[in-house]
Amino acid sequence: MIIRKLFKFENAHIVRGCSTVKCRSSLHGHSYKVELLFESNFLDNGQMVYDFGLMKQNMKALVESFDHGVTVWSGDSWEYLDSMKKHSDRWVELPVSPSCEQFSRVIFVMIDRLLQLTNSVNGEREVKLNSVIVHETDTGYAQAFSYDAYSKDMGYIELDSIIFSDEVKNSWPDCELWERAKRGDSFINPTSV
Ligand SMILES: Nc1nc2c(c(=O)[nH]1)N=C([C@H](O)[C@H](O)COP(=O)(O)OP(=O)(O)OP(=O)(O)O)CN2
Repeated sequence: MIIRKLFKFENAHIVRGCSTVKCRSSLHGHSYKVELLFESNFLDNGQMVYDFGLMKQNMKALVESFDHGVTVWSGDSWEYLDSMKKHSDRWVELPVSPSCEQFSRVIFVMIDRLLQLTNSVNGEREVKLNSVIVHETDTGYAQAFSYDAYSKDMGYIELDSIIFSDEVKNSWPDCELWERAKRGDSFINPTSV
């Protein structure tokens, strides 16, 4: 069975090198919708694959890192990177350009990492991240599966190369969240949310 949970954020970007002129040459924003799809052949003590409420803890915090901020590609010019970081408190730097394809891959890698490190306490079994869908507009979206997220051909995404500004980190329930995930610390789901 597959379940999906929708999150939303507002974010600004430029996507260098794409065919659409306004997209590659002007800073612009989108109201993103992100769907996290989880799958399992089993149900937990609440007869659910994975309680939606549990997704609104660390997973939601990580996805909402992008809210009201700018996402930059580390391969962009230093002048652009510098000015974005100077004029926006909330920014995320990625090792890949922020197309909706790459957003879906990056979010897959982040959420998959959290899921792998999270100990469930309510009978959840063999829950896997099936895919991540990122809607950039009402009419265009990308869906990343595991083989896309970890594809070297699409640009390998090192955890260390996803960098959040201090303002973003301070908006998490635990400002060390991503450091802990990168280190491989365990997370324990709360018994009640
Ligand atoms: N495959 C992709 N194509 C485009 C992406 C992308 O991430 N992946 N991104 C863009 C731009 O960011 C652009 O702002 C969105 O383009 P588009 O879908 O054409 O947006 P519109 O609002 O103009 O679309 P409508 O057709 O009016 O709904 C470009 N391409």
